[in-house]
Amino acid sequence: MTNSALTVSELSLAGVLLLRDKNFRDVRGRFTELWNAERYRLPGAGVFCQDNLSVSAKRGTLRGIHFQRGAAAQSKLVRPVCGAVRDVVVDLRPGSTTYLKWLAVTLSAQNADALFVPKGFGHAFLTLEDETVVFYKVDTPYRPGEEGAIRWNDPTLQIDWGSELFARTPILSEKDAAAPLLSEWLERGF
Ligand SMILES: Cc1cn([C@H]2C[C@H](O)[C@@H](COP(=O)(O)OP(=O)(O)O[C@H]3O[C@H](C)C(=O)[C@H](O)[C@H]3O)O2)c(=O)[nH]c1=O
Repeated sequence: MTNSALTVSELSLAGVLLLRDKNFRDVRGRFTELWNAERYRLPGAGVFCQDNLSVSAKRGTLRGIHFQRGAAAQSKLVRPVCGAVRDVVVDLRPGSTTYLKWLAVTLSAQNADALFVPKGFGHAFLTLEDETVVFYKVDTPYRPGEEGAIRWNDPTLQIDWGSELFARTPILSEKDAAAPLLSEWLERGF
């Protein structure tokens, strides 16, 4: 599906969409629409009710793998507005044919990339440049008590974070560094 500039492609996990819009460039810089209710058709998205801004000073910063459970589950429209990320989603939907499968996709502000992540997925990203800024819309308000985290280097998932990480471990929050393994969640329930 295209709309003059917007292309939308479904990735290997059902419902996950990569959107590429247009950066209108001129001598001053660039202009991008971050979201457009008329042009953006996002199956599964509720009404976006919260905007988030995530600023990571250094490349190699990894946030996640986070999920929001039950009524707090969020679908997300994730967009780097500065820099670039390797974005990872993990299918945590029990009935899904791709349950516990993951995919990684590079999103860059220069390409005006965005990723639509439906409810029921774990989400994480690794920054590929210093001063990476990620803007994302969610369709359910934040409920801190209803959020869980899976360790970024979980041995079951074996996520390929790409060459950025060959050199070192990522910059993590204490919470993410100590996140449970997937096996612990499978044992006790999400
Ligand atoms: C997510 C969120 C956080 N906060 C507060 C809670 C903490 O005091 C502070 C940082 O939160 P956290 O360390 O959870 O931020 P990230 O590690 O970037 O978390 C996000 O990272 C991955 C990639 C995601 O997909 C989620 O949107 C989200 O979990 O912001 C809020 O006040 N509202 C919010 O919606």
